[in-house]
Amino acid sequence: MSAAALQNRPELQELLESAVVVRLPMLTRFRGHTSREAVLFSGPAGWGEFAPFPEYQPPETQHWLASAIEAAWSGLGAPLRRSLPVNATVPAVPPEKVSEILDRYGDSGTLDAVQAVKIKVAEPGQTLDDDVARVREVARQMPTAGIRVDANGAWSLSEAVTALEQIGAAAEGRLDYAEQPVAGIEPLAQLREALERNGIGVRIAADEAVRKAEDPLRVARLGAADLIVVKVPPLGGVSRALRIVEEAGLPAVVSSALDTSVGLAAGVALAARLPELPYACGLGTVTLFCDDVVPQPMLPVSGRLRVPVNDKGHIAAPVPNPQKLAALRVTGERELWWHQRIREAYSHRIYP
Ligand SMILES: O=C(O)CCC(=O)C1=CC=C[C@@H](O)[C@@H]1C(=O)O
Ligand SMILES: [Mg+2]
Repeated sequence: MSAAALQNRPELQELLESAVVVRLPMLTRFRGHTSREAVLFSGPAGWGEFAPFPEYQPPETQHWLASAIEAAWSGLGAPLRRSLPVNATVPAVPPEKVSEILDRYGDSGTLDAVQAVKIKVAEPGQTLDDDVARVREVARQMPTAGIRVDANGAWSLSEAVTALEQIGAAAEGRLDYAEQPVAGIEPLAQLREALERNGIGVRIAADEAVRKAEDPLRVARLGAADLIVVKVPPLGGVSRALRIVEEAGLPAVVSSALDTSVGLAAGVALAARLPELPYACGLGTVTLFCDDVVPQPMLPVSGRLRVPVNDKGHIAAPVPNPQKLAALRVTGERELWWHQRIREAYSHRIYP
């Protein structure tokens, strides 16, 4: 190991040498993706993952790299809790596909234990009626769960007001919050005011307005949201995400970045270390994949995920299985493309 790695800072060459690029096929199209590529690193503290979405550029990707380096070269810290409540995540599927998605979170005996369901809405090419029908079907199949919707900023202000009124009714009074209904930070604040003026009592959560903003605390300072969604890789690692939640002073929902079980461990670590965890986490996303790099994927059971710890009691990503890595590995052009992304993110690095 080099001197730099001993100070938790791998050299670029060391990173590239440990990098394994994998591609995981997805069971259901999600966020426009049918598969997900990720780079796995193994370092002195364990395994880490670098998987910014393909369209992301530096400097954004450098946060993802810092997160991977933290996991593999510094470690994920000690947990305050050993298991976490997680929500079911329902992609923008037609109502007749909802039960197939929910089945991955439990059977008739255990599905009741799932506290919340997050439903994707405002998918390009779909209508508000499609969203309302999906929400109504989830509410019917999950009669006690809290409901959240995520529009990924796709609605205009007036569309959001109309949509949230209708979706709120379809959710039978169980709509816990709407995640990033409109794009940006100021528009979130304007929407909160418009909802209040119209007597629509829906809480607003900021996701992209936190993870893609130059200043992740601006949402909180402007009072633009009731709560924040926090994802470890885009926020530069567990330690930085912990500080952001503390400084924001808003309730936080920890979610995944659509990771393999290795990458998911970083989100699990944040949720396991936060002093308060008021909402079920969006960390049940391994269910969206057909395969994983570890022999026992981090899948929720009865609405909960176990926090993986090593023999020192520290949170540690599960160790990939060599056969799985070999089967899922991508080489050639895709590998070179990822190596170039790593180089670019590394040279933009702003962390010590
Ligand atoms: O929060 C969840 O239930 C699952 C995670 C999830 O929805 C997302 C993960 C990664 C990228 C996103 O488009 C999406 C989100 O916007 O929250
Ligand atoms: Mg979101």
